[in-house]
This record gives sequence, structure tokens and C-alpha cells, in this order.
Amino acid sequence: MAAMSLLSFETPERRRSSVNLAEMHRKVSQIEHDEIQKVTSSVLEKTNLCPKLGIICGSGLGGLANEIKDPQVIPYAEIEGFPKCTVQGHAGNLVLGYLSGVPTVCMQGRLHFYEGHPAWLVTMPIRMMKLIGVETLIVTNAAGGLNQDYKSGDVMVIKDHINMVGMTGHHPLVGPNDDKFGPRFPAMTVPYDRELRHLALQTAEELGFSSFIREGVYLSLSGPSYETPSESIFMRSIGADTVGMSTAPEVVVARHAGMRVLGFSMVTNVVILELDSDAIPPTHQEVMDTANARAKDLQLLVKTIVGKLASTL
Ligand SMILES: O=P(O)(O)O[C@H]1O[C@H](CO)[C@@H](O)[C@H]1O
Ligand SMILES: Nc1nc2[nH]cnc2c(=O)[nH]1
Repeated sequence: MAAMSLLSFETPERRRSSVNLAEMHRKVSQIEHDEIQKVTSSVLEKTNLCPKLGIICGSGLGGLANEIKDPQVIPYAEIEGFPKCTVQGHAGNLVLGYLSGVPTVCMQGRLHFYEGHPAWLVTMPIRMMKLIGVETLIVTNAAGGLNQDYKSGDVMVIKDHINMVGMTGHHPLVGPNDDKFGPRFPAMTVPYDRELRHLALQTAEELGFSSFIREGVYLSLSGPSYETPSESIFMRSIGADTVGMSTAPEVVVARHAGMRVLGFSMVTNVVILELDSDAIPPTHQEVMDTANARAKDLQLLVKTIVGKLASTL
């Protein structure tokens, strides 16, 4: 009886639609593959550098790219298939050169889901980096401090993340798995490399940055609205210290491809947990101003860490 009723659901129309779904998946996966190849070829046509390190600059943190020696600046608009940056504080350049002697490719500006790109396209540059030889990735972001002990201008070494945008189904690895990059079911047990985190904290201490260095958990939302107080209370209660609209999807794709990852959250504003608060609400201008004010310290920290890693990369 149960089998009968199941069979009765299998109408020719349904069979056709499941074939169409498979066909659609195949096409989407082919588009992804073609786009990544196109972008990678377009970058390789413009440079002879073989980068070992990749960097992604967060909102207002693009100054890190200016630390790169012998820079070759390629605007995203000149890379075939590369989407434009539409967010203020994200210049939209790929900068290739040497950071502390290490051949590096730096994204001076990132792509965000809220700009209208699907999750796989937001993270496409990570796969391009992998294809051109990058094995270690440093990600930075501007974020709200959910942890009320945090102050604006604090820099948090990311020890873990909550990929909430992924948990709601907008996961960059959804769709047919590309085995060339990594497995169907990648583990995310240690997304942020333990040794690199230790090195970051130790280097921060040596530089005299202990008063504003933290270590904690970053939570990714889709944005673009900032969170309500109740959403913020919820996110804090599940263990998040900072919240933003990027990073976790990039890190998932990097880890899927076997890259080592180090991440920093710049706390640009303290998140309001109180309902009907008279506190000044967050703005993107505040985010950029705070990021700019602390950017030099983060640049020095990253440069020093990379210098220490140089012989191993
Ligand atoms: O994560 P990054 O790109 O640093 O930027 C953060 O700042 C912007 C909001 O002010 C959002 O894009 C948020 O994600
Ligand atoms: N979601 C979110 N993203 C941010 N980016 C910088 N600050 C914030 C914030 O408070 N919330």
C-alpha cells in the first residue's frame, strides 16, 4: 500500500522535473567551473608571480595592500569574469607582489553575498588563489563586537566561526562537488590554524598590542542590515564574540581546498544588546573610520607574522 502511494507520486511530469533539476545542477556547476577557469587564466596572463600567500582585506582595511613591495595592481574590472566591488572601503584591486619577502596576492576589497552574488561567486577568488599556488590565506574583516568586554578598535584573532549564512542554505559548497578542490563533506573541526593563531597572539604581545588583542568567535550573517537587539542577544548567547557579513564562506572554501587560514576581526563598533536604546546606531562610515584608525597596527601585525613565516611558506 505504502509502495503504491509512493509510486502514484511518480508522474511523468515529476520525472521530467527531476531530470531538469539534474540538468540545471550540471549547468550551474559548468558555469562555476568555466568562471573560475576564466578568472584564473585572465590573472595568469597579467603576472609572472607565483604567490604562496593570499590576503583578503576587510572594510576600511585595504591599506594592507599598500605594504606590498613591487606591487602589480590589477583592477577587478580588468580581470575577465571578476565581479566589481560595490561597497565603500573596498577598492576592488588584486595586488600582487612581495609582503615581507613572501610572494603574495592580495584582494584589496572583497565580494559580499548582500551585493547580490551567489555564495559560490563570493568565494570564487579563493579557488582562483588556490589554482595559482596559494596555500595560506589571511582574512581580515570589520565587525561588530557582540562581546560587551570588547571595545571599538580591538583586534580579534578568529579562533572559530559560526557560518550562519551557510546554515540558512546559502553555503558556497552547495551543488555538485568539484573533487579537484576537495571532498564532498569537508571537516571544519579546526578552521583557523592553531599554530598561526598562536603565532599571531605571540607576535601581538611582542609588538606591545596586548591591550587590544582578543581571541574569539566570528559569526557571519548575509547582511546588509545590521542586527536587531534580539538577534544580537541570540548571537551572543550561542557563543559569538563578533558579527559581520563576510569571511566564514571564504574560510570554508579555503579549508575545503586544504589551505591554512589565519583570520582577524577588527571591532569597529560595539553591538547594542538593549531594546529601545538611545545609543548611536552603527553606520558604515563609523565602521570605516574605526578600521582606518587601527589599520596601521593590524598592518604591522600581519607584516611581522608573514616575515616570521617566510621561510616556511
Ligand atoms: O566584512 P567586511 O567586508 O570587512 O565588512 C563589514 O563591514 C560592512 C558593514 O559596515 C559589511 O560588509 C561587513 O561585512
Ligand atoms: N552584521 C554586522 N556587520 C558589521 N560590520 C561591521 N560592524 C558590523 C556590525 O555591527 N554588524
